This record gives sequence, structure tokens and C-alpha cells, in this order.
Amino acid sequence: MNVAVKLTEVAVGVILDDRGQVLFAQRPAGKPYAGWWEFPGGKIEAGETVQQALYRELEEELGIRICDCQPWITLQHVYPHATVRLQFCKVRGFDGTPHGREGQAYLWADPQRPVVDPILPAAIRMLPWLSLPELLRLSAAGVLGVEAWLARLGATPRAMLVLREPDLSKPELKRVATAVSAWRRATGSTVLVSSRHVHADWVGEFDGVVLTERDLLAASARPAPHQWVGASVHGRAGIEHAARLGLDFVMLGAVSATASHPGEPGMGWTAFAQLAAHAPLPVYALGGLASADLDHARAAGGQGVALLRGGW
Ligand SMILES: Nc1nc2c([nH]c(=O)n2[C@H]2C[C@H](O)[C@@H](COP(=O)(O)OP(=O)(O)OP(=O)(O)O)O2)c(=O)[nH]1
Repeated sequence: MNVAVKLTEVAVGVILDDRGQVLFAQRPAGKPYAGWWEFPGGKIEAGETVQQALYRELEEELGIRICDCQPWITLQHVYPHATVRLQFCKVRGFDGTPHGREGQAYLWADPQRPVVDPILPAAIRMLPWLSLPELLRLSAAGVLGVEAWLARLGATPRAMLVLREPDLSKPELKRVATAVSAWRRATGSTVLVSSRHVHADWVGEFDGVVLTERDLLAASARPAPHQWVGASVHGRAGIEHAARLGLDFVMLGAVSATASHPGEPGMGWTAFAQLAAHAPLPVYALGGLASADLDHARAAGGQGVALLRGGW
């Protein structure tokens, strides 16, 4: 027998300052999980949108009026007291100075070294995702030429890079991978390698892997022991499988027409938003984009943009 689960809808604000710190709030006495830390927010009332609920909650709790708020992650969590659907939004702009109007404690902290403890289980999942950049660069030696791309890479400061070169010969790949490893060490950058290359002996040092959609759908567990595991996907099935495996992000595309697939129009921002704004993990927009598209991606609930030609 199917028993319908009552879902409590919650709007949550991940409030960021200019230094990348986030605002944590302590749950007050009298509520479930009293004393635990969370991101500010609360239940969505009948007839409210997520943004309206968040505006109201943050004004009531913190005395701030938010003015820059975008959807980010949506996930469900089963607690003994309730099954909640949490819609986490990134808040980058607000008027007023946060102060605990209902007597709760608040604290700005670095999400990588939060000084608060314990943090609610559903909120703690956001912390590693908060260190993902908004701009993910895909290597472009195949499309720009090895020498031209390596020169541009050398002039690029610390970044997160995906090494993915389907069209290079083995010796070219080896040369590119050696140069990427040296750049990674020199800049303190993070390098992920496409799963199509991961077993090659030239691969060098790297920090994670990005699964092709085919490798993702064939996997039944998160590949170990990488720090970061992402996947390239084309739709809902890929997003859902990546979330089931506990991956860190997906790249979803193609959003716009790309030079590598001429004549294919891309899904467009509306279709991207329908998938990204409800995804339970960070989603990068991929395909025919430039850094100027970052605002579109943010507004559509994306983590940011993944750039191939447009990144160099
Ligand atoms: N605000 C917030 N709630 C979270 C987070 N993570 C998480 O699992 N939750 C859960 C805890 C609660 O079950 C639910 C939020 O409900 P709540 O009781 O705090 O909401 P509220 O402020 O509207 O409460 P109330 O006035 O109706 O009592 O979501 C988070 O980071 N922030």
C-alpha cells in the first residue's frame, strides 16, 4: 500500500558575503533539533513562492530585506519529525544588518571551516558545494590547437579545469597532461579528468573525475577515491542518477548551439532552468556559452557555466 508522505516545503537562504562567508543560524529552544545550526529560512506558507517565503522569513528572523536571491539546490530529507523539501537559494544582496530578532544566535563563517557544530544533516551537504567555483573551464587543446591553448593556460590563474580531449593523438595528450600537471602545481588549481582518459598512463596528477553520461549511467556507485566527481549529462535521467550516486555536480547541456554540433539548436535557458532549479546537486550550464552567460545561469538555478571555447 502506498502511503502519501506529507512534505513540508521549506525555503532556505544561503547568505553569502563578499569574502565568501555564509551566515549560519542556531535553531532556537522549543523547535526540533534545538541548538543545531542551519541556514536561515523556514516553512513556505500557502500561496507563497519560495522567494516570497524567504523574503518574509529573513525579515522576521534577521531584520534584512533580500534583493538578490537565486534558486540553487532542491533536496528532500527525512527527519523523525517531518519529511522536508528544502529549496536552498543563494542570497548575494540584502538591505539591513542581520540581527537575531527572535533571540537566536547567528554567525558568519567560512563554509570550508565552519566553527559551528552540530549542523543539520541536510544543511551540511551544502558545505563542499560552496567551494565549487562558478566558472568551470574545459580544456580546449583540440579545438584551439595544442600550442595556442597551452599558452593561454599558462596565463590563466588558479581555476578548476576539466581535462577532456577526445580528438588529440596519444603523444599530444601526454604533452598536454604534463603541462596541465605543472600548471596545477604552480597555481594551486584543481584538475578533473574526463572518465574517457582516466585509465591512460599519461594522465598525471589530478583531483577528480568527470564521467561521460554513458559512464555515469553504467555506474552503480560513486567512483572512489576522488575528491571531486562530476558528470556530463543531457537531461533529467542523468541528473537523477548523479544525485543517487552522491556526485558533486553535473554539467548540463548543450544550452546553446555549439561549434562541435552544428545545426543543433541547444535546449535554451528555459529548459535548463526547469531542470537546474529543482536539481538536488549543483548544475553547470554547458554548451556554446561565454562568461557573460553567468548571470543567466545563476538566475536559472545553475551553479555557474562550464566553458570550452568561451573559457579561453
Ligand atoms: N531553515 C532551515 N531549515 C532546515 C535546514 N536544513 C534542514 O534540514 N531544515 C529543516 C529543519 C526543519 O524541519 C525545517 C524548517 O522548519 P522550521 O520549523 O525551522 O521552520 P519555521 O521557522 O517556519 O518554523 P515554525 O515557525 O513553523 O515553527 O527544515 C536549513 O539549513 N535551514
